[in-house]
Amino acid sequence: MRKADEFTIANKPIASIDLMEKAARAFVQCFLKYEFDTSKSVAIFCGTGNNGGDGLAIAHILLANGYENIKVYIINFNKKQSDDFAINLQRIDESGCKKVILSRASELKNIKADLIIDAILGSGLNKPLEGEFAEVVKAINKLNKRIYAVDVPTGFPTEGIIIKEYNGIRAYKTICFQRPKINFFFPESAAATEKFEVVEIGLDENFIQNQSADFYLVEESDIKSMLKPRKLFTHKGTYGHGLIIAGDTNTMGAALLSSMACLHAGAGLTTACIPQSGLTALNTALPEVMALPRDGMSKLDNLEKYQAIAIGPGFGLSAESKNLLKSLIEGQKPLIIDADALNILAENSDWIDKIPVNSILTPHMKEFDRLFGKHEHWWERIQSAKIQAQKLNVVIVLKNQFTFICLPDGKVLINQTGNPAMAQGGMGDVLTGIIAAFMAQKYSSKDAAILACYLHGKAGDSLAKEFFVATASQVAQQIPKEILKLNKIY
Ligand SMILES: NC(=O)C1=CN([C@@H]2O[C@H](COP(=O)(O)OP(=O)(O)OC[C@H]3O[C@@H](n4cnc5c(N)ncnc54)[C@H](O)[C@@H]3O)[C@@H](O)[C@H]2O)[C@@H](O)CC1
Ligand SMILES: Nc1ncnc2c1ncn2[C@@H]1O[C@H](COP(=O)(O)OP(=O)(O)O)[C@@H](O)[C@H]1O
Repeated sequence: MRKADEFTIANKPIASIDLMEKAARAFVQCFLKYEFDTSKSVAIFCGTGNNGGDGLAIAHILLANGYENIKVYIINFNKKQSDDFAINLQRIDESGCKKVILSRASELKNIKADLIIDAILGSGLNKPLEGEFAEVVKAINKLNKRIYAVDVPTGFPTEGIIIKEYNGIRAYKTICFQRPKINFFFPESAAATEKFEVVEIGLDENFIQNQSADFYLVEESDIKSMLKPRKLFTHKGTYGHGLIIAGDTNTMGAALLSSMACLHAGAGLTTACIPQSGLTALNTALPEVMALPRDGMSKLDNLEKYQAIAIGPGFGLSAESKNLLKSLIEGQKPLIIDADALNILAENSDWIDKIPVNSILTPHMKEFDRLFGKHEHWWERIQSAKIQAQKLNVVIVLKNQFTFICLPDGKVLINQTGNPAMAQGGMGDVLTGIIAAFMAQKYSSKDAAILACYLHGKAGDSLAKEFFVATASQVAQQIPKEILKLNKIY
């Protein structure tokens, strides 16, 4: 983003001070959506770099928008001022806005403000907070007021490890410029900001798009261009056959959920490979799905008739399950490997290198660590996932609030759909079934993973508008509606 700033300033008719003004306007526009009571008092804490420069510009724009009770606190510990900060400081002096210059954290006393804007340090952070900076931030957090952070909460690293002892600003909302920072997508960021919102500031989009990067956001436009319509004269054979190898005596529901999702995401045929004890449930709950009882089987025949094979949801860890997974891995047909199948792999780590290429692994954090070793930080976990996806030539779907789809070429795609209404058992089983459906419909492993994650989360988002909790079955049933919103039938 820093490069994009420089490129925009160098190649567009805009000076850096004007870009700062634009950024500040964008911040205020967003801020006013939530904080429209202009009688509230606002304390704006500004460092002396460009983040602080933004804070000063925000102060005068808020004044122009009717906020009268604004006080700017200049955190003058660095003594070094950026050029644009200096220009905005002069502007603030001319505007008559109240200003306090702090040379030490202990000078911060008797702050009376309803709202706080944090513009002390932004993306320029180059080391953890310590000394006076740490003290002042601690005092601001202690005020227990709603804090809006400009671009980045002070002390929060935009990329790299987020330390467990995070001592930066704890913002209510971060309004960040042009693109979210990668670290906002990790659960550890919850210590720094409850929410984040991205605002456009006019950086050169062509330049940003053409930059080679490791991380990419999945957008609705990507999904629209990937989805294929269902064509006239097609039939069940056109849309492939998905095999879901799942379920055990006490976890038959996982097999049903996965099969249900495969059905609803459009596979022409779905077969559930389950223990005999699940047949009545399957035939009653999902009459469209065929059954392949697997009791006593350590190997499956005629696999060529399936275009997608998913294994793992509620599968159990029995010797029979292990043998079946081993034979499938040796079969070298791409697999979708989830849940217990991942746990079996973790117990038999010498099989990992033999996973068929183009397979898709769908671990949540714990499953991932069981497979590839314990990780203290999400940043490190993502680096490992990147390496393993490349090494094994597979797609790794690392599931969370934001799911990371790690591709064999080293790229990581971030899925942004989904919400806490989906935090309920069975949700991953549904995701596996959706991936199987897209693989059955002859999408590549990469496209199947991207489409499935997006639509799974999108279904949850639509349901969350109506329900406090979205169940896994509801999500499965919502999938065809989500596809229809983005794609024509024929
Ligand atoms: N044209 C641009 O570059 C734009 C930049 N913008 C703003 O500029 C910010 C980045 O500004 P800067 O690069 O000036 O950096 P900051 O304002 O984030 O930081 C200023 C200085 O603080 C020092 N510092 C870093 N870590 C520290 C620590 N732990 N303790 C004490 N001092 C520390 C560094 O020497 C750094 O140069 C962005 O976050 C954004 O808010 C926006 O105005 C949009 C346009
Ligand atoms: N808070 C959330 N926000 C977005 N997605 C979520 C959230 N909680 C769960 N999910 C999604 O639900 C799925 C849960 O998968 P998993 O933990 O394997 O569930 P299970 O084993 O119960 O089926 C993942 O795809 C995850 O992204």
